[in-house]
Amino acid sequence: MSDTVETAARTAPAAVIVGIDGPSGTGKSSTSKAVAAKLGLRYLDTGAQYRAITWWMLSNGIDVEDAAAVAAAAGKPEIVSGTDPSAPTITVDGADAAGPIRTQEVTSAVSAVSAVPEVRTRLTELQRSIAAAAPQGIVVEGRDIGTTVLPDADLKIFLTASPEARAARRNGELKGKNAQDPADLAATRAALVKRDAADSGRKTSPLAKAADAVEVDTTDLTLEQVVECVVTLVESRRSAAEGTEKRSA
Ligand SMILES: Nc1ncnc2c1ncn2[C@@H]1O[C@H](COP(=O)(O)OP(=O)(O)O)[C@@H](O)[C@H]1O
Ligand SMILES: Nc1ccn([C@H]2C[C@H](O)[C@@H](COP(=O)(O)OP(=O)(O)O)O2)c(=O)n1
Repeated sequence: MSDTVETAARTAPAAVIVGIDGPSGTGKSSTSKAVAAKLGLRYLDTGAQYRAITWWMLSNGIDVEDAAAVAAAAGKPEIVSGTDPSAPTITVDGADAAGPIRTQEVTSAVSAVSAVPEVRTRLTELQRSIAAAAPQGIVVEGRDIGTTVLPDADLKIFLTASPEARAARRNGELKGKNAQDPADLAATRAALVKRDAADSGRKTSPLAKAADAVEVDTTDLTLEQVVECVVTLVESRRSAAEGTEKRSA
């Protein structure tokens, strides 16, 4: 090895893999994007991929409650995720899917589609290959990243927040001015709790906290505080790893 290569190997930070899991509205997407941007990492929204495959099923007349039909079609759509945290993208068979995957129709169907093992196997493989191809590292967010997709991640975070806080956040996003209407909030809260139960109760890689994940309750934290907390954890893992390398050199 030349001197230049040896120096580069010593000074470049090693690729860091961060997994961020948790229920809907806990701040996974906002936190993951901001942490990735601050640390120069790539960013992957695995929920967007489950939404994309769900959108394809609905667009192609597949009955999403028919697990055998969903399984048979699971390999058909080509899903491509762009991992720049400042402009993440998602396409299905070459078409931009960023808008259509956020409709109520897709949100209502996504838990059924994502419970099908063939769908999970396919997307888990895709997610692992995207993470392996990120030279500086990546922040991957979802429901089963720490438990199933990337069990060897350098840092695992499990975000939580009260259902009331999550419903208020979601309403703020979807409905603008009427965000705090009590009836609306109650309906949003009920929909969130129902989706959590479906995602936590499925047999194949349910929503769950990995045993070695750091749990962060975001109910009373600002987004900036959550981002700061995760960045600090990544940096301390990095310096601990560098210290171990130096001691063993
Ligand atoms: N700590 C926080 N405090 C207040 N609002 C937040 C916080 N974290 C995220 N949000 C807002 O809540 C909404 C949902 O956040 P998002 O990151 O999409 O959550 P998730 O990916 O877990 O569903 C967004 O509008 C986001 O700006
Ligand atoms: N790793 C993942 C990510 C998402 N899913 C499923 C379960 C979720 O209800 C849907 C949608 O995920 P998404 O992260 O977009 O959901 P929210 O932004 O929290 O509303 O996808 C999953 O099963 N496994």
